[in-house]
Amino acid sequence: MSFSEELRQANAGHWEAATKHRFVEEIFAGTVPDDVMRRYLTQDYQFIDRFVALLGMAIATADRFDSRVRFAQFAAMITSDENTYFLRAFDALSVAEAERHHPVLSAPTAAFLALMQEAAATNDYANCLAVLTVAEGLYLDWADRPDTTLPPAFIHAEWITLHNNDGFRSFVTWLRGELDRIGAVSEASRRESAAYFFGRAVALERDFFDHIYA
Ligand SMILES: Cc1ncc(C[n+]2csc(CCO)c2C)c(N)n1
Repeated sequence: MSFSEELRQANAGHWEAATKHRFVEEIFAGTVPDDVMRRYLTQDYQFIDRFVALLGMAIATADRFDSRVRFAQFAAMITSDENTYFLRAFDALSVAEAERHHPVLSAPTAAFLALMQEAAATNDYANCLAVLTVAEGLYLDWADRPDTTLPPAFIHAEWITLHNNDGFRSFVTWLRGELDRIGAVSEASRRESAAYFFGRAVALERDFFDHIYA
């Protein structure tokens, strides 16, 4: 079994609780209450800074140029002005300026930011890859439901299509392969460390979905 698949299966309980979460069912049905959507998006918007920093560490610690380029292209894509989803969603949900930029961080958000920082601070590509593979791969897994029709409101529909389009799918496929490749050339202790970061990230993804309903 590949390393990425081994890690996913080792965390199957939290992984499936997240990918089949009430939020996921409701977003496909277009029935996520506005309050829940507001909490979700304001907290999620706080991820981008640490996430890009983690991508930067992946660029710096990768063992080859092709991998750096792949991450650099992804970083350019997510930091460009093209994706205005959050801003349009905040407008549609009447989220005030302060709440867009300086919300009180919830415990799962703070824990996720800390985990990204901790993975980056190890200076180890395998740990960076593990957290990135969860943050991207788990999102592809919940969003990828080929035979489903999209809900009518853009705040729901676009959050799905951001995470199941062909570009995103091919990036996740590459990420998983990259984690497999690094796993295969790493010693057991390095694989264990990556597995630890992977497991914490999966548990936090589940907590994040849970807490927006609490
Ligand atoms: C809690 C949480 N986990 C993962 C993602 C997915 N994700 C995080 S950064 C990024 C790249 C830019 O879209 C993607 C897809 C999310 N949004 N929220």
